[in-house]
Amino acid sequence: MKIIEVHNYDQLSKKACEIIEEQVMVKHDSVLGLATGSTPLGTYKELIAGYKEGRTDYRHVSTLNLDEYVGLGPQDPQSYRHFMNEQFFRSINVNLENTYIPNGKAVDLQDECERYEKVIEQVGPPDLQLLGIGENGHIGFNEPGTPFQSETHVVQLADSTRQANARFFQSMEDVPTMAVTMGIRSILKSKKIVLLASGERKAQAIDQLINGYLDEQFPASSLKEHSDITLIVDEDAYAEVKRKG
Ligand SMILES: O=P(O)(O)OC[C@H]1O[C@](O)(CO)[C@@H](O)[C@@H]1O
Repeated sequence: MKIIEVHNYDQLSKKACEIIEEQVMVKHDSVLGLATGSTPLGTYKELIAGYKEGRTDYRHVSTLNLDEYVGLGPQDPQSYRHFMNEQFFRSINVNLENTYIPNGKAVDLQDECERYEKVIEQVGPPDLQLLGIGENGHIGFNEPGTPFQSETHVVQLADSTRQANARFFQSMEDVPTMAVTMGIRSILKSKKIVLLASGERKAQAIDQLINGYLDEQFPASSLKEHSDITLIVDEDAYAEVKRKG
C-alpha cells in the first residue's frame, strides 16, 4: 500500500484531485469509481476548479458510484444520486447518461443488485476507484461482517453508520435503514484504488487498516489484497499510526 501523508484536508483534496486528473488525462475515456460522504467533497471541488481552468475534459468519462440508500430517488436531496449531481456532475461536462448509481427506488431490490453488477461488468471495472472509510472500517456500505466475496447487495445499515450520517437528515428517523452497495469483491475489481481519510475520527480505522490483519469484521482490511492501493491521509487521521511508531 502506498501511503501519502499530507498536513490537512485541503492538501488531501488537492492530492486526490491531482491523481484523478492524471488518470483522466492519460486515458480520456477513463471509468471513475466515485464515492459520497463528506470526505471526497473537497476533491470534487478541486476537480471542478480543474475543469473550469481547462485542465480536464470529462466528455468521454464514465462513472460508477458505490452505493445508494434504499427508498431515496434522484429528487430526494439526501439521495446519493442527488449528491453526485449537485456536488460534481452538474459542474463538469460528463454525459449524465454515462454516470451510474444503484437505483434505491427499485421495486425489486434483488433484481437491482443483479442489474448493477452487470453494469459494473459492462462499463467497468473502474480504472480508478475513489473510496472513503467509515469509522467502523466500512467501505461503500459494506458493514462489518460482509463477506469479502460479496457483489452488489442490499445491506441493513449499522446503527453507528446511521448515526454518523444523521447529520445529512432532519432527524434520525429519516435516515434510511437499508442501502444497495457494491460488494467488496466488486470494489476490488477496480484497477487502482485511492482511499481518503481525514480527521481524528478516522485515526483508529486507519491504524487498524495499516497494522491489523485481514478480517471480515473490518471491511477495509480487504483492501490489503489489492495490488494498487494509494492511501491519502492527513495528520489527524494518521495520528494513531504515528503514536504507535
Ligand atoms: O466521508 P465520510 O462522511 O466520513 O464517510 C465515510 C464513509 O461513509 C459513507 O458515507 C457511508 O456511510 C461512505 O460513503 C463513506 O466512504
